[in-house]
This record gives sequence, C-alpha cells and structure tokens, in this order.
Amino acid sequence: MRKIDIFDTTLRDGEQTAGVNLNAHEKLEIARQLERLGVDVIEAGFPAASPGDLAAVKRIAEEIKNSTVTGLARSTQKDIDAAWEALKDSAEPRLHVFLATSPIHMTYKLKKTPDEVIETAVQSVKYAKQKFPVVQWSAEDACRSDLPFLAKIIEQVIEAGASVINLPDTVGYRSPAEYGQLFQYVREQVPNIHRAKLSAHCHDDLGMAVANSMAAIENGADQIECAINGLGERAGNASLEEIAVALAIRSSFYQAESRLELKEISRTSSLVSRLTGISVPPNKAVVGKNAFAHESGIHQDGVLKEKSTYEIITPELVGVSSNSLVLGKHSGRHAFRSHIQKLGFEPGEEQLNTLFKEFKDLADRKKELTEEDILALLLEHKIQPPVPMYQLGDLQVNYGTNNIPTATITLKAPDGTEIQEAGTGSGSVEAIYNTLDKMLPLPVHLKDYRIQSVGSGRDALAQVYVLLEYEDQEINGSGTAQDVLQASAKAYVHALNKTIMNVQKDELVNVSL
Ligand SMILES: CC(=O)SCCNC(=O)CCNC(=O)[C@H](O)C(C)(C)COP(=O)(O)OP(=O)(O)OC[C@H]1O[C@@H](n2cnc3c(N)ncnc32)[C@H](O)[C@@H]1OP(=O)(O)O
Ligand SMILES: CC(C)C(=O)C(=O)O
Ligand SMILES: [Mg+2]
Repeated sequence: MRKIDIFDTTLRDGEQTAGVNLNAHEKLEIARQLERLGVDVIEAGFPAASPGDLAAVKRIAEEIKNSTVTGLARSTQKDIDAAWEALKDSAEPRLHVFLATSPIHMTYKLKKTPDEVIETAVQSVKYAKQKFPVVQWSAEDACRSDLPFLAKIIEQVIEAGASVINLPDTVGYRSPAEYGQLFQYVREQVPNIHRAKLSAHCHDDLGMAVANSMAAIENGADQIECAINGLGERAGNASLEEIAVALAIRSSFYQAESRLELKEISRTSSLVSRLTGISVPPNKAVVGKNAFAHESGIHQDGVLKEKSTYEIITPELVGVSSNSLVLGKHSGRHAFRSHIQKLGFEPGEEQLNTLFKEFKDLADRKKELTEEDILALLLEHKIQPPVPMYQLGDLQVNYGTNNIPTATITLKAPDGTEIQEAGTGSGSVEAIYNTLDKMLPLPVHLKDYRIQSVGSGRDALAQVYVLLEYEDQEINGSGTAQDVLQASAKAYVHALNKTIMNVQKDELVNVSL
C-alpha cells in the first residue's frame, strides 16, 4: 500500500475563499485540530501577505510539532525572507514557492519570457535552499502550460534543490483522465523526477477537483493538496474529507492510503465551518448533515435490516455518532414502526396501519415532520406510552461565573409522590443531569446532546435531543421548552423513563385505543 501525504491548505488557499478572514487565534485553533486529524503538511498561510498572517504562521510553526508546517511565497527574495521569518522555528522548515508556467500567465500577468521564468524559478529555489531544508515548487497553471516547457523547468528546479514538485490545476480546467496523463508525462519526461515527490493541487471550477486528485493518485502522485469542506479560491479546492474517505473505502482499488485519523473528520469540518462562517451544504459528501440520513422507505427498510444495503461509509468512521432515518412522505411502515418504538410506543398491527395512514396524510402537508408532530399524532390516537413515567416538576438552577452551578429538581414519581434532590456540575446542564442521575440511579452514559431552535426569532422554542447508552442499547429522548435548561431536563427525563421501561419491559402495559 502506498502512503499518500495529505497537504492541507485550509489556512492558505482555503482562506482565499471570498468572505473568509481568520485571525491568528482562529488559525491556531484550526491548526491544532488539523494536527489531531493527522495531516502530514499544514500550509498555514502566506507570510508576505500581511504582518498578521506572518505572525499567525509563526505561532503555528512554533507550536505544531506532529505535522510539518509550511507557508507560501512568490518567487521573490522578499516573500521568501518573510516565510523564513515565520517558519524558521518549525520542526522542519519547509517553503512552498510558486511561479506560473502557462503562456497566458507568463505573457499577461508576469510579463516575462519563458526563459526569464525559468531563470526566476531556479534563482528563487536556490535562494530558498540556503535557508529551508525542504523546498516545494509549484508550477502555477501547470494544466494550461506547454508540456515540453513544463518538463524543462521542472528538471531545472529539481536541480536547484526542490524536492517536492506540485502540478496545480489552478483554474480547475482538466478532466480526470487528462490530469492523470499530466502526471504520467512528467514522470516519464523529467529525467531527475525520482529525486522529488509529485503533488496534486486541484480546483473545483468544473466540479472535478476530487476526481482529478484521485486520478493523480492513480498516476503516481505522492501528495495531495486539499482543504477542509472544499474551501478555496473561487469554487474551492478538492475537499480533504472526500479524498480521505475515498482512499479509506477504496484503498484496494487505489492501492494507497493516508495516515489520517478519520474519526476526527466530522469535528474538523464543524470547527472550520464555525470559524470561517461558511456553512456546509446538507448534501455534501461525508460531512453534510444528510450524508448519513436515509429518507425513503425502501432505503430505510434496507438499512434497518442491514446497514450495508445503503451505507458504504459507516458514520462512526468519520466521527458521527449514528445514521438517521428521517421521517417524511417517502418513509415506509418499517421505519415508522421503528421510530415510534424508540419513542416507547408499541401499537398493534391495526393501530399501526391507522397511524401510518395519518402520518402519510400529514407528511403530504408538512415539509419536515418533527418528533413533536409524531408524538402529537400518537397522543391524538390516545396511544399512551406505557407506565411508569416520572414527570419533571420544579427546576431551579443557580449559575454565576464565580459559583459552582447547582440544580435543585423535583420529580413526580408514577405513584404520585414527589422526590427532591440537589446536585452540582461543571455547567448548568451537567448539574441538572448529575442531579437526575442521583434521583433515578441507572447505569446510563450520555452519548450525545444536541440543541436546536424550533423556528426562528428570540422567542423560538428550544428543542433538546439526548442519546443515552444503557448496556448495549441506545435510547434517545427529547424535550421542548421555552427555556434551554428546562428542555435539557425534559429530554433527559424522557430518555430515563424509556430506560426504566426497558428495564421493566415484562411488566409493561400497553394501553389500547
Ligand atoms: C494560485 C494562487 O492561489 S497564488 C496565491 C494567491 N494568494 C494571494 O495573492 C494572497 C496574498 N497576496 C497578497 O497579499 C498580495 O497580493 C501580495 C502582498 C502578495 C502582493 O501584493 P502587491 O505587491 O500589492 O501586488 P499585487 O497583488 O497587486 O500583484 C501581484 C504582483 O506579483 C507578481 N507575481 C505573481 N505571482 C508571482 C510569483 N509567483 N513570483 C513573483 N511575482 C509574482 C505579479 O506579476 C504582480 O507583479 P507586478 O506588481 O510587477 O505587476
Ligand atoms: C499556489 C498554487 C499552488 C495554487 O494555489 C494554485 O495554483 O491553485
Ligand atoms: Mg490554489
């Protein structure tokens, strides 16, 4: 199996996404997460761009030790000096220096002849090599360059000391087959290419950045440059998460793998989305909120019977706790039954048919069915969850920046008696959950906690979902209230009630219609 180096450019090309501007603190936070993700190289910025970017790259280079840190520079002494200033204290100082090689760029942008471009490239690599042990050289717009000229300049920059050669598809122009051929051509026509690693850097203007990167791997690329959530100039770069998972799932086809900690992917994507302000489209592969959501009845039935029928990636692989079966107008009876069973309801076959018909009618009228809608449907039909149920009574939470958060809770037991308890936690929600654990001691473990608003506006309801682990089962609970702490308590009590019901399953009484 070949090892592919993952070169992350979220903090450089990714930051070139229109509207994105990260400060040094935010960049450092992302760099730490990229290190946890296990990327081989972090391109932390463009030190000559601004004093702020130089300082950010310097901070990252000083702190990050398990990934190599690099920075970009034009082929000028000033840019290379700025990069050295930023990177000299990193574990293995590495420069990324570039110069355009296509006739369009050389003529109109650089206003240089091809010979002048070769001379500039060679001089910049030689200058960089006096400082940096590792120099990566990029032929900007390689994909629209004259091939013999490209081979000639690559040979000379390797001679000058470059040990990584990048062939960027700067404007996202090539098809996968063509991009693969470019790698083959360079490998065959550049006599000293064995002295360098070959790198791919693809843009998504025609939606082919990931496919092109994979084609480069098939044709001998050793390193792939990519960005979290596919961020980058214009339509963005190849997205790291898609390449990483494609390599993991299809490693036998590509005969290659990365060293990434894939379970960090979801967390990394969320962090980058939060700090850049660029949200991830729901249908985005691997990290979109729908990537593991099944909506249609036939798929849901398949997944309930055997997940691999419709899942080639397990959610756990990339750090997502579980898949989800979304109830909507395309859902079928199997998913509907499974959903209401998880809510603690056990309707008979006839009840199920009536409920399912009403559910379909409702789904035709509403875009998205919430858990509250389903509960309302069940209660309308007087299908009661089996007893016993504990009900949340009084809830009081004491919180102050200098105090230990304390919760005092009253629960109404199924026999009508009231129990009261107080407890503390490191935050208000934890104080509530620690108190409830004291009141209803069960060997449960909180696996997931999510909060969202129902609708928008300052008066929107808070909806909390919790997922508890009890022995080998997962039990969810939900609660809705105007106040987030009350919704949190309700969700936990809901899940604890369902856990108790599971414990006492034999004694359960189903109330019929
Ligand atoms: C494909 C890519 O993603 S390349 C990276 C793109 N990223 C960025 O540009 C972000 C950071 N850039 C910046 O902050 C600024 O552009 C700076 C500080 C680098 C330069 O700013 P300025 O000096 O004001 O120049 P400006 O950006 O307007 O123009 C670019 C100049 O660099 C030249 N240039 C472009 N690429 C290179 C290169 N690889 N090597 C040397 N010179 C280059 C251009 O020809 C132009 O030169 P000119 O002024 O003689 O016409
Ligand atoms: C600087 C280079 C590598 C680049 O971002 C590109 O060509 O797209
Ligand atoms: Mg780029």
